[in-house]
Amino acid sequence: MNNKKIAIIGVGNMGGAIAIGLVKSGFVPASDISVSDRKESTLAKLAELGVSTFTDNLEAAKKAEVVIVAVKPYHIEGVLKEIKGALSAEKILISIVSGVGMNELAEMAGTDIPIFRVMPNTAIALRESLTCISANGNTAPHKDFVVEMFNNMGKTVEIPEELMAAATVLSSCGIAYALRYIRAAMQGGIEIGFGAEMAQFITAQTVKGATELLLQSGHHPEREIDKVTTPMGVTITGLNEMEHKGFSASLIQGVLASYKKIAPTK
Ligand SMILES: NC(=O)C1=CN([C@@H]2O[C@H](COP(=O)(O)OP(=O)(O)OC[C@H]3O[C@@H](n4cnc5c(N)ncnc54)[C@H](OP(=O)(O)O)[C@@H]3O)[C@@H](O)[C@H]2O)C=CC1
Ligand SMILES: O=C(O)[C@@H]1CCC=N1
Repeated sequence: MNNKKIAIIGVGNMGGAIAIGLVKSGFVPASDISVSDRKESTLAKLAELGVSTFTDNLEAAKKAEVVIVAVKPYHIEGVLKEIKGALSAEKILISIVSGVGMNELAEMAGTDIPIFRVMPNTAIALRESLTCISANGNTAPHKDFVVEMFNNMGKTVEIPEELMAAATVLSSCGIAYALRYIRAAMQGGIEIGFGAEMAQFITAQTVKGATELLLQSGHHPEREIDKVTTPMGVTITGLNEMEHKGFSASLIQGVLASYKKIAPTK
């Protein structure tokens, strides 16, 4: 176990998921984790994990050597103003806030503060996140710690900050895109005979299997698709119909639209 104390400021969907994943991982004891939010009801649920809860962000940040900010982009400036007094060159600031760059964070938090931008997804609660990590110039002594922390909650990749917007789209938004595929496939499954619950189980486990086929072999998806498509068969008939209706094109355009939203100048 590590002996650094960790504070999470803002424990909604993502901050809460990180708190849950962190406790499950055992990377630090729950008693070394502080969470802060303005909603008592949110804090009450997380208190059951054994973490300390705060409505005062500064108090929570003072207790920790690692401060993770997980508020909406339009709240980050106010929060960093509040906790600035608790940050120092010896501590670590981690922002999961999408669309707020390293320079802006340094301007708000202080240029001597070691800052990491980290982009996880909500599967972090199950320790199955894909988390992208980029760091500013002051972080060298802390990088192994931060990478190890997020490796305990899934897989990590280190990326240059320029790719952070793309990482947000592919990994963080990606959870929602994948779930929409599952929902649509389920709806088809119900129309051809399954009850909703069974359709969901069959689809979700099938997607998990498809994912493992790629992760365990490193194969290109088409190589595995070729193994399923009998000439003149059922699969290719369905796949071609999906493509005629714009399946791949709509996904690619959706990814690009999300990217345009987060990186509008590109
Ligand atoms: N959701 C996702 O999948 C991902 C989100 N992100 C990023 O994570 C950040 C958080 O997103 P998400 O978790 O979805 O948002 P949520 O709104 O679910 O969570 C933010 C939490 O912070 C609270 N909060 C707001 N202001 C303060 C404050 N001043 N002090 C303390 N707590 C405060 C909010 O309370 P209240 O509800 O009252 O506003 C809420 O509980 C965003 O910047 C987003 O871009 C990154 C990757 C994935
Ligand atoms: O939708 C959003 O804007 C945020 C960024 C990544 C996931 N949720």
